[in-house]
Amino acid sequence: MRFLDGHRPANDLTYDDVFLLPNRSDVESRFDVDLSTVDGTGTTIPIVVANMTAVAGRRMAETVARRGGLVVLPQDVDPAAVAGITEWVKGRHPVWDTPLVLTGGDAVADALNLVGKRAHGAVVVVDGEGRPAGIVDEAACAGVDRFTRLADIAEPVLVTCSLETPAREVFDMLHARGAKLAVGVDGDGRLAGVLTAIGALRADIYTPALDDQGALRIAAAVGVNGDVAAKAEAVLEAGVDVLVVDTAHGHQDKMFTALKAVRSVSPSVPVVAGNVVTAEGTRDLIDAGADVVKVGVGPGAMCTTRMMTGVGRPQFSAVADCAAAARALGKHVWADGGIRHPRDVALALAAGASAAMVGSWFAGTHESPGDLRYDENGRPYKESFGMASKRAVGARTRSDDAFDRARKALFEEGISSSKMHLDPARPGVEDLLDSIGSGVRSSFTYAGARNIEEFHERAVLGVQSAAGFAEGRPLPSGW
Ligand SMILES: NC(=O)C1=CN([C@@H]2O[C@H](COP(=O)(O)OP(=O)(O)OC[C@H]3O[C@@H](n4cnc5c(N)ncnc54)[C@H](OP(=O)(O)O)[C@@H]3O)[C@@H](O)[C@H]2O)C=CC1
Ligand SMILES: Nc1nc2c(ncn2[C@@H]2O[C@H](COP(=O)(O)O)[C@@H](O)[C@H]2O)c(=O)[nH]1
Ligand SMILES: [K+]
Repeated sequence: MRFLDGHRPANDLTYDDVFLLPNRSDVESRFDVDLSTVDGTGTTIPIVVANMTAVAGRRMAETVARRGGLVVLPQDVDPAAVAGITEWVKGRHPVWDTPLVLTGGDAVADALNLVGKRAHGAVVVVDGEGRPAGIVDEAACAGVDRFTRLADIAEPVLVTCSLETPAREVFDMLHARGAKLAVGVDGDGRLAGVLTAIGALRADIYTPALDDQGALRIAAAVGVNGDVAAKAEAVLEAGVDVLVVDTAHGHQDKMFTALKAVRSVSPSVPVVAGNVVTAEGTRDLIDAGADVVKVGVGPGAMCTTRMMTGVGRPQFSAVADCAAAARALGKHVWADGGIRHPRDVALALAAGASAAMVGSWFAGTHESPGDLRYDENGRPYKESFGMASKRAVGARTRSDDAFDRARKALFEEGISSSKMHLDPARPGVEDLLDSIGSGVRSSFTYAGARNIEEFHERAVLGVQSAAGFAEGRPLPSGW
């Protein structure tokens, strides 16, 4: 990465401050770009989902790993629940989506409760043997009594096939029969998965993030307090592939003790630690055993740290400085927080990150754990909140005594409630991954890069004014 002549900045910069220049390129197609990361976490796209309660749960973990990313379960999830989620995620099919299942005797109200949980937007009705008997989508539920039995409104299944059917064949069958959903069955004809046309297309484009046994990958966070070794041991025992040691101020002694504890449990598991924003912090965490350093203090959408403390650093410069320090030691950084557009991911990679960590943006999707709500204008949204907010701290300290809880509640550095609207054109996390992936692939070909390393080497950046940034925004309703 280098700055355009004369653009070497005197002050620190964030994503909006910088732009990328096109270079002469010999990369002929955006499909010639390889987005896989080389940081040892096994991802095939440079996207990690932040360990936030409002964002990272089991549906998110399954869906994002199927597209090659990684989801970090929050430190607040207790080890028994981490084990349950991990077993469930690893039991999911790497190509076929998990169906929403009801029986013919269930009511439309049951279907409407479930249908928002998955972006494919339909419930499969099964018989007593678990064999598919029909499909009910939101359109089929419109205008009928909520007590209507699903057997009375289910549409016939138009495409049924084995899970081994190549994705492209599934796509062609759906297209030929004008069907929205293919139903995958096992050898006994029992329901085993569903696939939409876009799902089949994605199966062709993406490579799932898989462990050595061919199961989807997952990560989990541990904090720096309590018996870190015991917690780390428990989540590794549960089969978690990557461990994230996470605290607001990662450059502190408690972190070094925690990393020592984690390394005593497993010298080999990929360990991510943070957060820091300095080269010195990066080097110290790597010396203490981190493979990847998580960079970002204050850029997060739910984060009030900079307003409360004045501490932090504009994220582009933080990532660039820490990435240079990590790279000098053969290690990596994740750019954590402040990702709001596909361009931000491209800029984080240009700055030298191996992946970008996304939280709030993905809270507004079908796959985040929260309930789907509607605002006063009828727009769907999910609630999000910060992990250092009163709400999250209250939940995390539930088992402490009242006095300790009250003490900890004093240090609030996040917002407790925000509305993250679902984008009507991109309501599922996979839609957002498509959008990021296409933006970043295109960015790479503008730079003449075939992979993340080449992109970092070739990226030429300039510094822009607020007007320069504003010029780049689309103006859908004129000016
Ligand atoms: N990236 C970011 O900008 C930030 C992220 N977060 C996220 O919020 C979650 C909770 O993190 P965290 O608040 O660290 O809670 P943790 O439960 O991880 O505990 C933090 C520990 O560090 C001690 N500590 C010392 N100085 C600080 C400080 N300035 N801020 C916070 N703790 C400090 C605390 O002691 P004591 O309580 O006695 O002071 C406590 O023992 C994490 O997921 C974290 O990533 C939170 C803030 C900023
Ligand atoms: N200062 C705080 N930072 C927080 C809090 N909750 C999460 N975070 C950080 O934000 C990123 C995600 O950033 P986003 O812009 O994608 O939402 C997350 O990984 C944490 O590092 C908080 O309460 N306070
Ligand atoms: K912020």
